[in-house]
Amino acid sequence: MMDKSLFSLPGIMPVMGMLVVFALVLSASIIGEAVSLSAAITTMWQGGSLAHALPHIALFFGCFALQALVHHLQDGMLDRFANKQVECLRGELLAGLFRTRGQMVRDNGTAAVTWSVLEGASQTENYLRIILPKLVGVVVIPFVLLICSFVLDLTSGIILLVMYPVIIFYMVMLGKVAKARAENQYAKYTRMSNHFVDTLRGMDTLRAFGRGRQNGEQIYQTSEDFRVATIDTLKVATLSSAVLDLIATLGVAGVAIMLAFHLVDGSIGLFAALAVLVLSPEYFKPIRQFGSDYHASLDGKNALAAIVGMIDAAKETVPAREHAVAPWSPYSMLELDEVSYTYPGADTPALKDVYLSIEGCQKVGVVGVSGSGKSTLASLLAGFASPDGGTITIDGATFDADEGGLGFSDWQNQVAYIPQDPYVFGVSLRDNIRFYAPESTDEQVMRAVELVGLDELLAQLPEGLDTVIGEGGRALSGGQAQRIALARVLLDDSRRILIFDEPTAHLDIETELELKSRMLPLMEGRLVIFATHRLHWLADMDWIIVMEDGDVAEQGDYRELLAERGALWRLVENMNGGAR
Ligand SMILES: Nc1ncnc2c1ncn2[C@@H]1O[C@H](COP(=O)(O)OP(=O)(O)OP(=O)(O)O)[C@@H](O)[C@H]1O
Repeated sequence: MMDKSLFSLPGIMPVMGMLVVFALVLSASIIGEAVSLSAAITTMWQGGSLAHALPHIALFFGCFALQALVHHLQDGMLDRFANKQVECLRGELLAGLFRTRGQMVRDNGTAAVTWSVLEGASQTENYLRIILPKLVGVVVIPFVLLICSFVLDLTSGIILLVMYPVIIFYMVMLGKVAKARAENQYAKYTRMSNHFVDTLRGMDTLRAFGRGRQNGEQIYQTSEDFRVATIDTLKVATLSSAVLDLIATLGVAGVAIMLAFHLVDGSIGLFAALAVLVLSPEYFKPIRQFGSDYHASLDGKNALAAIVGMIDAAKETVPAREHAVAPWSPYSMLELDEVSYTYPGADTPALKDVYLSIEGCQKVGVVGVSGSGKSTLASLLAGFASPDGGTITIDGATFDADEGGLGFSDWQNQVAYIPQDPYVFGVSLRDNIRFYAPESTDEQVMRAVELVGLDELLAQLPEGLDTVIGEGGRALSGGQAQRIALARVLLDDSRRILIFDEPTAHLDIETELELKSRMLPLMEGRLVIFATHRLHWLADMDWIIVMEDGDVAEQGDYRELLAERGALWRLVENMNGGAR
């Protein structure tokens, strides 16, 4: 029932301290209300005038106003605290997302991470706001009211004392069941949302292969599972509230009956009896509220646990250390020694014992059959993934698995990564091109547009550089997206390392050759890693790496390798001599 992750939140202890003070003031005002109301009624019952009862009535309204004031101050404090916590959690989650270079998404699913950042964080905010005052109130208020009841009437005090553990026992029992149901509901929700996002992504493929209907049935099934899990959770929540209400009502009824007996035999006065009677429901109120709010905010509790779990996992997987490497120059040296990498959950390594040594500014072509490890090598060199074993050395500085490989900003700020499908943001053409260099002027953007051959597209756009492209805007072809990626590289001259991962895989040969003539000049004076299936690029490369089954089968000059009739020659032969 008690959420331990709450106590790991920064700044929680002063807030809890203030909540204890608020709860004590609330307890005092509840007692004030009960005593003043009983005194007013007793005064008038004993024949006193309204004027005699007026001070008591005034005290009653004073206590009432004090409670409203305490609630107002408490809500303000909790709003600020919850808001700040959630902003921090969001920030840490996003920082972890970027630091883990997508590992968080691979481990938890796109939808789960997106949900946590947006909806989950809001639910957590709500949870903190609701549950913290209840957590304190459930301990402090009944305790103070119980002491007061004992002072007023011993028997009533004993009844109230005995009923409390009974309620707690049922709450813990039902809470355990509710927690299991809510966790199951959250797991079903995560599954449903991840499945839905995957379906949206693969919609074209599913339709092309006629699997749309079958997938629709799967979506129905996952939604149905979520519905059943939600109903299960609600059943327990309703049952729990009913049980709590029943026990609390029995407790108040027991007190009322005993008070009636004592009033009849004269062992208690009207004032004390009335005061205890007013206090009894107030005694059970915090635990009843805690019970109902606990169920209402269980989704927030799960969201907090999920967010904290993701943040902790990100901290564990990524060392915080940053490294300094000099900007890449003609004298720089990159070496990989026995580098290996296995994807999470995979049985066999995608890279094993890779050895490489690359010096200065040269064009390195990486070839191999599908699945040989080209993309994995490219993403390791871009710093998106960290090796599991071996060492990467840049100019004598070593970056091994414990240090997160090349995932540090000094390196990544030098790298431009151009994948098969460069991401086109749903913003203007200008901002898309200025991705690496947001300060660029319109003249610089226009020069890049001409150099990469985007002028034809620009002429068709109604609002020129201001036209929104990509998602939500004008859709682009694969070739146009590649040109935007190249224009980005052109604008940021400081990125001296270009990593291409099969950039022309989706293009027709005419577009590819046209782009090739624009890409080759860009590659001069830079370190270029060019992973490709298209062998006609190799003659333009200075160094060739041939990957086979996650390992470097051979490396060297293109023509020399062909003459040796080794791995490259076999690859070319298998591809019907396409490169020759
Ligand atoms: N996300 C992943 N999870 C698990 N295994 C993966 C993942 N991505 C790639 N692999 C596996 O790692 C190995 C190397 O894959 P990689 O994509 O690096 O090869 P590739 O040579 O680039 O292939 P292609 O030319 O088809 O893109 C393959 O066996 C592949 O199945």
